[in-house]
Amino acid sequence: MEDFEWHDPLLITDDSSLQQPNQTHCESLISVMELADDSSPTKIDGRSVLGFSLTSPDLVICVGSPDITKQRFEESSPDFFEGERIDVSLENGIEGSEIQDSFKTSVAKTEDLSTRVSFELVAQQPFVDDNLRKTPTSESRIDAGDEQEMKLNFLSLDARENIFLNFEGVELSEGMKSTYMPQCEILNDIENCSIDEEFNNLQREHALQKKELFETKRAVEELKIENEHKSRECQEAWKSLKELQNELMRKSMHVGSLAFAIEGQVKEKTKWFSLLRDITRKLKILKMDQMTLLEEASMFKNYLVDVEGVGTIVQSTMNQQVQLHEDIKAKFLQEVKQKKELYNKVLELKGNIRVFCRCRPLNSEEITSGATTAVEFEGAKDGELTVKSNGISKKTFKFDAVFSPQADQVEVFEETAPLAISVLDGYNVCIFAYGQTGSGKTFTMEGTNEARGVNYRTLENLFNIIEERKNTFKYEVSVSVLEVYNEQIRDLLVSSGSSQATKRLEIKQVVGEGGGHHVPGLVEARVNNVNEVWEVLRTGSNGRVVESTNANEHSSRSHCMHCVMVKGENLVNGECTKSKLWLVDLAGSERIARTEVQGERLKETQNINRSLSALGDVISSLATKSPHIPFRNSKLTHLLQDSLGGDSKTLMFVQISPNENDLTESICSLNFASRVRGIELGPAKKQMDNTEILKYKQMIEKLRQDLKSKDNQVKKMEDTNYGLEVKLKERDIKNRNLQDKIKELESQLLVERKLARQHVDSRIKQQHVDSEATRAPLAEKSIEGYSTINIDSITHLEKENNPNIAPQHLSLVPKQTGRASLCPTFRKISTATTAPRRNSLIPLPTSLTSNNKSSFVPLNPIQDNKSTEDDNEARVCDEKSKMLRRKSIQKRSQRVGVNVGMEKLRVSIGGRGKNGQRMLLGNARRAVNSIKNHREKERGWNSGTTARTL
Ligand SMILES: Nc1ncnc2c1ncn2[C@@H]1O[C@H](COP(=O)(O)OP(=O)(O)OP(=O)(O)O)[C@@H](O)[C@H]1O
Repeated sequence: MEDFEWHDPLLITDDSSLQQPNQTHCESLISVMELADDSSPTKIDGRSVLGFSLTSPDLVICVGSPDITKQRFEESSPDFFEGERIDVSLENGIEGSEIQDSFKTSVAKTEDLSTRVSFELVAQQPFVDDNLRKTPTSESRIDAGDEQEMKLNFLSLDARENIFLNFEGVELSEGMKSTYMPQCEILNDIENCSIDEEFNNLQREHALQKKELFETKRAVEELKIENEHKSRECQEAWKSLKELQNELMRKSMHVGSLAFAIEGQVKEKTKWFSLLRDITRKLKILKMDQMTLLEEASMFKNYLVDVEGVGTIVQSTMNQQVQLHEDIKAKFLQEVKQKKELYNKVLELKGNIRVFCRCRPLNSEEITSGATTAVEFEGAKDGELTVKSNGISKKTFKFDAVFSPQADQVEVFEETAPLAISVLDGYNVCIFAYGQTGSGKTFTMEGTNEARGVNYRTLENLFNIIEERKNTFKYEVSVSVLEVYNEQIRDLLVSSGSSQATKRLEIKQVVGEGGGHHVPGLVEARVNNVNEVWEVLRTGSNGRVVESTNANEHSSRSHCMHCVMVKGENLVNGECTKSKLWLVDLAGSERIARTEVQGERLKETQNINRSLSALGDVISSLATKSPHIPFRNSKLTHLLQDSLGGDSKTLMFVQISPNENDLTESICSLNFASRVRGIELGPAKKQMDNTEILKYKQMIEKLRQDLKSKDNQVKKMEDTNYGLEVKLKERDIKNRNLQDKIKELESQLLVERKLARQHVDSRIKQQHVDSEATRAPLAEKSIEGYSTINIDSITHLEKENNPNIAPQHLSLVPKQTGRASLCPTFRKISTATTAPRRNSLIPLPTSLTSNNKSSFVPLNPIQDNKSTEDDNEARVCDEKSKMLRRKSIQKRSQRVGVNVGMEKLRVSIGGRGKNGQRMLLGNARRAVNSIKNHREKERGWNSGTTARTL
């Protein structure tokens, strides 16, 4: 009975008999059931409210009565109604006592201070027999919570009396009377027998129980006092715990801010290191560039020296070669000159105007007619020809060459070629054929397809020689073909139907030094090979006027003239020449009386004879060295003026017929030829081109320009070399400045390292001192089951700041008490002991070794401009980095200020070594730990630091 106390008021009532309980009835019933017992610990107005059912042995709580209000229970026993909801109902269904109002009661939840109780009322002395005891009313069971159970096995006599006494005023039902009245009578009988004795016993027992109750109350009071004392102690401990937690939170915040500050400094250092790495990389690149430039400069210098040497060698070689070339050229020119002179002397010895006599063979008609030959060629090799008449030698003629009828075109040309070649040497040449009609002029000059004449062979020979001289001479050959018919010039290269064919062509004299003659508007066909020459010759031959005469079926009625213009350039000495070769097939001379021509033919013949007479007059004048040469008496002589003068070479083919019938014409021709041969034209004059001097001048000017350009190139190279040397000097100066800045930044970095280390150490020490000074005394008392003292952190702190302390010395360090944690989930975070220790907070790159620490050379960004600009930029960078540092610290401070809740609380003690272990509170431990690890990784700390942190 001492282990419990009355907490729950119980109201016991009947249910079956009170079908419609009124207010009076219920009040009476309640009053009956109220047990006025001072010893009872009932909390309802100091009285126990107990009752039992009149019809049911179950003890029930009466809540159906309107008089038993919720307020009453709540006021009398508030503890009873606190806690969980309890629905109480009458088990046997008393009408009106159904649950009309659910009482929400609360069970005291003072888990640490209150005690769940259960009680049992045990009868002092059973005074009823077993049958009575087995009555439904003798035993009631009340469930109040999981641990409360009460059995009433006994009702005291007073209670029963009171019950029955109070029932007197109640109008009982017949059922109740019949049920309870006999039992009461039996009980009265039993009581009457032993009531006195029992009463005395009960009184004694009651006294004893009172005494025990008093002692129990006193014990309870003492327990209450003790309980209150314990509660106060617990409250004080709780307050102390709260204070410690608050202090711990403040410290954690403080430490967190320090950690963030350190983190910012570390990040700043990391940025500085990255900047240093970049600058170092740039410096290396610049050094490499400098080395490359130096190598290039040295190579360029060597190259310049080599170039100068090679240039000198080349220049000397060139001079030698030029000198040699000049010598060879001079010798060559001298040789050529001598050759030409000799050649010309030969020609002069032969005569600048030469006469070849060619006699055609008798044609088939003459042979059939029995014509006899009047010409003897016994002295033909000596250039002698004898004319016979009636078998008697009549006269001998001597010419430069005599070609008998058996002589072919090749033999004729062999003698002609040397004179024709002179046109390529710059001499004007005139080759014409003179003779009576049908004597073979055209045959000699043009020839046939099978036996080509002098014209084609001469041009063919010219192109062969041009090809031979192509390395030393450059020639341009053009051909014009014209005829003089009835004293008119006709261009035979113009088609007869065109308007140009009817254009009247006149002979003009060129104004200038040469003063040659030419025909403006005459077609000059450019020929490059023999085929083109042949085509041109064929074209001209087809346009020629040809008529049939008595003497010749295809008699030429005009003077056919081929003018071959040659422009030559000596590629060795630049000498240019411009010369002409006239190839003239004269019209046949014939006696008018003999031919008996009339009309147009007569006019043609007269013009032909007139022009030939003019040619004879010119030749006579040339022979007699007349001061006036009548070149302009005919178109023929006017055109041939440049080639018949003393400056040119002339070859005359005098064509004769062997027929004795043509002897008179032959003798006339031979006489004319003999006069021509007697002409002494004197030395020929070379026809120089005026453009030669101009070309020389151009060559000189070109050489001067080349010399100037070379001088400019040499000057530019010298300027470039000078610029490179200046750049090299500037780069050397910049490198020296950069190295100085590197040294300055290194010293500055060392100072900052020391300051940061001192600052962090001082902050940690200060934190340690503060934590020692502000430790709550209550924490010294260990609370069993809830406290864990973290002393290792202090030891680790000492070890962190004194890495030289040996482990055995650490064991001697007295463990400092007072650092308590009330959170049962706290656990000590193990620290890595194998990680290397270091005294600096500066994050070191994993690949960095002690040997290459010098590679971390702080440098400002290198600029190509002046050093002052570099300094300004460095200052700007410093200002920017400071601003960023301040902003970073501010942001971190804001983050720390917000993150102070229990669920998000992170306690970070220290940021270094073993002192940097973290104690995490609440459910945020894992999340905060992962965030912290992530931040550690971001800081770039080395693996040792990370291991220690983990
Ligand atoms: N050396 C020769 N060998 C063979 N046949 C020749 C020779 N000379 C001329 N003949 C022939 O004589 C004929 C007349 O010759 P060609 O026409 O050349 O005379 P021509 O002097 O030009 O006459 P014309 O003055 O009337 O033009 C031609 O048929 C020609 O083939």
